[in-house]
Amino acid sequence: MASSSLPLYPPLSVSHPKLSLASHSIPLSSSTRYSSTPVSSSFSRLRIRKPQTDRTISSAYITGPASDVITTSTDNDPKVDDSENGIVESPVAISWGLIWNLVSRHKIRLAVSVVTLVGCTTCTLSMPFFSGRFFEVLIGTRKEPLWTLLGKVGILYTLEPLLTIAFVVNMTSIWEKVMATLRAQMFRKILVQKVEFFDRHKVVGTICVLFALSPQLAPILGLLMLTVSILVAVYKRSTVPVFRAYGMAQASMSECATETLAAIRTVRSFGGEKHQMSVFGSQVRAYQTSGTKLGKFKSLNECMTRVAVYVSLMALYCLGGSKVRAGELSIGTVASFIGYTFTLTFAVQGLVNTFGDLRGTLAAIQRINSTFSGTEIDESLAYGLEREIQKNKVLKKNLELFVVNGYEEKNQSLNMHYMSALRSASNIRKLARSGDICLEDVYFSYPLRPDVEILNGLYLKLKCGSITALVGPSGSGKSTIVQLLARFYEPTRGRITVAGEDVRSFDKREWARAISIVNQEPVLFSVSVGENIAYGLPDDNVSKDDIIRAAKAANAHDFIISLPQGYDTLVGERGGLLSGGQRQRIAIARALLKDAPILILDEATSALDAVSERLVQDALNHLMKGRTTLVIAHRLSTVQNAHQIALCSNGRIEELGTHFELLAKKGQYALLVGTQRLAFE
Ligand SMILES: Nc1ncnc2c1ncn2[C@@H]1O[C@H](COP(=O)(O)OP(=O)(O)OP(=O)(O)O)[C@@H](O)[C@H]1O
Repeated sequence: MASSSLPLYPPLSVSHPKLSLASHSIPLSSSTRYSSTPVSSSFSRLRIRKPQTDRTISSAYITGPASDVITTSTDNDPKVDDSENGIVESPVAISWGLIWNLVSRHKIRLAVSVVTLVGCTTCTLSMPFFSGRFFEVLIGTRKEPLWTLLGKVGILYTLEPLLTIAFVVNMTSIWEKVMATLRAQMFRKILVQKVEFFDRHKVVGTICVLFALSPQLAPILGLLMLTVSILVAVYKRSTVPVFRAYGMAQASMSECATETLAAIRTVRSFGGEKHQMSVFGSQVRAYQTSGTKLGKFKSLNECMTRVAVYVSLMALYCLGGSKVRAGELSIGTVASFIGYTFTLTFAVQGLVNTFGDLRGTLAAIQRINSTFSGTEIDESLAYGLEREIQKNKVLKKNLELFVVNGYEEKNQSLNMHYMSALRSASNIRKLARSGDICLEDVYFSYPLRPDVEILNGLYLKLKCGSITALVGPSGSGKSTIVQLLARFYEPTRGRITVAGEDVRSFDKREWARAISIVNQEPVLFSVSVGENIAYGLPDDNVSKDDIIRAAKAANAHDFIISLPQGYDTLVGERGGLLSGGQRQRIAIARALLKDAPILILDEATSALDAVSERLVQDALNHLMKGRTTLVIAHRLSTVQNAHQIALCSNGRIEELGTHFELLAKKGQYALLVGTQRLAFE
């Protein structure tokens, strides 16, 4: 097929712009406003999965065999997924159906591409024919007006590159659009994975692989439809494993570099440069080895092509020469054949390169699909996101990429299940403001270590509007309780309730709005101070006045206005241009703006010096007012005034009471206080 001549399909060495992770900033836009879900809800009897406990829970987010459980649904929720057992296989991340769906949206461009491809092929095929005749006219063996012939040859030589440009531009444009949507889809897919996915994978590498998907596939799309059966055969027996190994090596290398740079201070403080260099060196070597192997495969391809060309040229010279001498063929015909041989060379070369690109792309898709295979999306979260996106009839341009209308993926039908099964979200905050939070008989082990039970039938009641301090030895499970309250993980058994309602019956995104967490090391995004505070309400238009009010309440306003650009000052990567205390106060301002009824302070002041600690503690006191608060602190002196103190040990709450009650008990708490006092003295 002459259409695949070299100019049409640029060789692998031609570099295409690849999207880097850095080009994707976290959307901090505060301009989108989502209206909240109507409160009205209707009861319906749904077939959903049964909890492992014998307790009846009105939750859709429980794995196990199917059973009838009453749940509520919202009026504007779509239909129930009526699959029998609700177990749906994890769909592949990038399927051919999805790619076809995206490609087929560009019908006009595809049509133009086909026309230009046909035109281009016709030119390529005609060129040697006319060149042969031209040659005959030149040597005087053919009588034809020279200038007419020259004109025809000129037109062909001009048209061919122009049509090639039109074809490549069209196909590249289609492919880039397809890739933009695929990247967006993958990003969304990663965002809604369960937290254990992030425990398991260093995501940066995965994303790099994703963004490195070669756009060089573009020019062959026209051919793809015609040659799909050939491709399958080529794919199966080709060098896909080599490409895959190459991609994996590339991903590991970028992961190693990213990890080292992210932890550069730790590396410096331990003098770990040599060690990191050695680790990186081994990754580079692996990359180099697989690159060399890949090169060998490519060179073998090139070599085979050349051998084929030389053999056919030699055959042509011998056979053609003898035929011309015998008067059976004109010299022009032989010249045309030589022309065709070169055209064919270009074509074969183009095809080889194209197959190379295709193999690389298929391997990349396979890698992505295998990263996601067996992983579970966090359906409750995915549902909330889906509903919010669906609610907005007119999507903002950037969000359009995340919606593939008309393409029904299995996980979307799974979302439908949740759309019906989850409770109306809008009253979560109201419930959380008026009711207690209870952890009831909670058992938990981390998904990656299922045999180690961290929580062991734990009961804890956080009284509405009061402060509960959680103390206990290191590793006893305090942070794990926070992770469960935040719903990063779900209890293996037992339940967490708010005002008596199981939290699993709430949309996770809505739940996230009801809870604020301030950690020891709050993470800021590398945008301005103002935008970081506004992230408390990422989907809303936050006014500057609101931001300033929150900053003032968090004791942050004074230092912010002394920064070079005030609220517009950029805070650097992960807030690195600010001090720990300043970062902490910005995080508190962010939480104040969010105004969630439940507050969790996880060692929030433990990393600060005395002055910062006082400033931050003042801000925290302000933040805690009227909220149901859980404070985790190692230094017991900071939690003495809590309404109740819970001592966590052996995966349970072993002691509960006020500071003085627990001291009088002379149990583990009294022992801990004694130890800390001794250490202090
Ligand atoms: N993502 C995880 N996957 C597997 N195990 C984990 C994970 N996170 C924590 N653990 C384990 O769970 C146990 C409880 O950890 P947790 O962080 O809850 O303790 P903690 O009481 O907060 O400790 P500390 O006071 O030292 O912060 C530990 O043994 C820890 O190794």
